Amino acid sequence: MTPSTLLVIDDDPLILQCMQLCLPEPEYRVLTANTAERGIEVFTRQHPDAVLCDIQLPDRSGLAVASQLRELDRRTPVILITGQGTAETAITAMSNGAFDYVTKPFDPDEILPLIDSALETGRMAKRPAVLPGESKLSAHPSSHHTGAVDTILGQCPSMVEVFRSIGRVASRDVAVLILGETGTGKEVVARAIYQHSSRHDQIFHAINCAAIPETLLESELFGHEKGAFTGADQRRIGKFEVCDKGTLFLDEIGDMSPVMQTKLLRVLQEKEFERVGGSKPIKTDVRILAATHRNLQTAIADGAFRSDLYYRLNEFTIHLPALRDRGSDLPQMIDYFFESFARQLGKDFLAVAPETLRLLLEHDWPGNVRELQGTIKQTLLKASGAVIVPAFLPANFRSAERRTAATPGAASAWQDQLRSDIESKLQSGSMTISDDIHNEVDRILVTQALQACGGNLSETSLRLGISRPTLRSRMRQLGLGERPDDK
Ligand SMILES: Nc1ncnc2c1ncn2[C@@H]1O[C@H](COP(=O)(O)OP(=O)(O)OP(=O)(O)O)[C@@H](O)[C@H]1O
Repeated sequence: MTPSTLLVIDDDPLILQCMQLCLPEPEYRVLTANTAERGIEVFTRQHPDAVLCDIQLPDRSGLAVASQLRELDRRTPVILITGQGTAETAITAMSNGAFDYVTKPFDPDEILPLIDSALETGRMAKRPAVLPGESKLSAHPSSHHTGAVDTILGQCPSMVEVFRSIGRVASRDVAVLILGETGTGKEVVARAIYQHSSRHDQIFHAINCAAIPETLLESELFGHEKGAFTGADQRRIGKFEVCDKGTLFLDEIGDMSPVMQTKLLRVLQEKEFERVGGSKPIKTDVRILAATHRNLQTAIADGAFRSDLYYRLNEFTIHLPALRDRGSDLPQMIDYFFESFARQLGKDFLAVAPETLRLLLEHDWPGNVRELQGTIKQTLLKASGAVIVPAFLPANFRSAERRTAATPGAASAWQDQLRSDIESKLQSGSMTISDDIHNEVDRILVTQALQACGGNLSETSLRLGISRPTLRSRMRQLGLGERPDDK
């Protein structure tokens, strides 16, 4: 696994130490510098995924450092650390492209999600998404310096069409709508479009519209003025302002509320917007890439998605096929992922036994390529020989009984219990039933998976098929504290 690399530029040894403790190896790598000059030197040499920089450094202001880093590489997110009196300056820095700021003294637990999000943004912007037949180096000369790349595999006719579409649309400055089931590669395709576009050296940010409550999403995208609502004690610069001249990837756009859809349509049409609570129109030049696993035609018919927004986004649409519909791509991907993950994990791998291959080929892959990758990693971690026999596969591949129990109609005690819980909540007049039920299920799911993985977050997120930042934020929402030995 390639670690996420954070450069911390601060002359306070406590902050440097704290970050090293909070972001442990092997998942993270923390580079430190106690002066501006040293920070810039480390940045140029090591190309971190993101930077955390104090606004007051001994030899130069952090703002000057942020702007020099921007000149060197606009794609690397920079978070500024400010004192109480300097927040205003940091806010101005955000309108010049800084990723965000935090005010000292801060609680490490509060800034870790922000750091994770900056690292993820840097990774998405810089880690090459390579198309078949493309030379990794010539296509991405200045991309990432860790050598890590995501090769997008596929030879079946529908994937060849996807690659053609990427080639056709990348250099045209139009919005692109990427459709496909969960795990089919929408994010990696969005990255390929950005990296092959004329905006490849400008900012790339991604927002998951389904993961953020509506009011926060509005601020996140459009920003807000001080005093716009209770708790808005500082002005906030939104992504449409930060990403000026860059690219914004709006993931899960099908989950956006009607109010937000209206606001988004206006930015797309008029290329301007106002901050929440503000009246001054702000011009912006952002290329939108949007994705969803939902069927937008159905959502339009149900009145849940605006048809005018759909037609505006639909200037160019890319449909990613489900993995089960990719024919001979599946056996090739199985081979490719076994070989490449075995190398990464340092495991012996010679061949997949025919019976194992049959079970893998017969599987329906509802989680698509992400599920395939997770399955192969789990299998390799369990494997004790170089030939992959069915016994190494995850339990759901081996247990026919389990599949029978899961078939619709085979009612079990827990389903009856769930129905009666829902019934009593409906009768109680509760208005938060969906959240309550999902939270109950997630609490059991996350706790049990954490226990099974000895509290290791990376392994837990892999087993659950969700990203580590998503797991961390879900744990926080559920009030499941992280342990000091989180890895
Ligand atoms: N054609 C492909 N070849 C190789 N790897 C792929 C391919 N498509 C997707 N992947 C990999 O599968 C994983 C999931 O892809 P990605 O996150 O892009 O899916 P997604 O459609 O955005 O998922 P979601 O709907 O859950 O957000 C990533 O690790 C990605 O690199």
